[in-house]
Amino acid sequence: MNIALLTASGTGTRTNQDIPKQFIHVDNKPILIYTLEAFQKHPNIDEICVVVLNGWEKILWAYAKQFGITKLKYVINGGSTGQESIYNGLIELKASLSEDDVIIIHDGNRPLVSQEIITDSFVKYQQFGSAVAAIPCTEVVFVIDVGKTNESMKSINRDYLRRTQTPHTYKLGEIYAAHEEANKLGIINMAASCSLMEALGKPTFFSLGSEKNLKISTVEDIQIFRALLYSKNDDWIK
Ligand SMILES: Nc1ccn([C@@H]2O[C@H](COP(=O)(O)OP(=O)(O)OP(=O)(O)O)[C@@H](O)[C@H]2O)c(=O)n1
Ligand SMILES: C[C@](O)(CO)[C@H](O)COP(=O)(O)O
Repeated sequence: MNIALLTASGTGTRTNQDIPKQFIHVDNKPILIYTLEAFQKHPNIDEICVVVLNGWEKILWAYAKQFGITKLKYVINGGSTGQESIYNGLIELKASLSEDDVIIIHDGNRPLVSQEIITDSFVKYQQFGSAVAAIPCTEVVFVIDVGKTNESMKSINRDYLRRTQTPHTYKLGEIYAAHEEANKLGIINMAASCSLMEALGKPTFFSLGSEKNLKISTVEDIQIFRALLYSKNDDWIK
């Protein structure tokens, strides 16, 4: 079985709105529902689990009913960090599923994840045993020195850089064991599975990502999301 684990337990401090950004409506639909629709639509996804903020469970079930998210099977509470939220989801899934089931972890606030990105995550998982969506770096990148924010220290060759996104696909047994090990080592704030795996000495294998697979972090990102939604049917873009 393939299960999508969507994180939606962030408070959205950077958006500074009255409600968490994943529940902000864009075109009469909460941002999180756009994300859920992408996984609902994908033929390889069997079930969906969402880790959500305390108090938002019933609201999420109601939205899932309204928008036809029939694959939603688990709604559970997240934790105080992204890593803890993922771990809570994994604990719930491990209790009901097999170690060999496949978990595709995705930020609930990346609503424009495409069907191709989800497919490629599974393809690379089959090939390498795990997959993390990533994109090349198109800008020149410099490292700065501590306290010298306006001065360059050295540049990094961007040909050797990758910017990671979600989805992250792992075998349930493997990602659960990694979280257990991280907890034992006192690693508590690594929501990105690739960073967690690196800390445990394990490699990351990249799958397709996209500039459009943006993570909504700020109000500006909501504006970009809205613009991308309206340009979705631009058939002149190859
Ligand atoms: N304790 C947390 C923190 C974050 N997340 C989720 O992890 C993803 C990435 O989080 P990010 O947007 O970076 O953080 P937020 O907490 O949502 O926002 P902010 O950092 O502005 O407070 C989001 O889907 C968010 O809901 C989570 O499930 N549990
Ligand atoms: C997992 C993630 O999408 C990066 O690849 C996410 O942004 C990580 O969250 P963090 O809390 O900003 O590390």
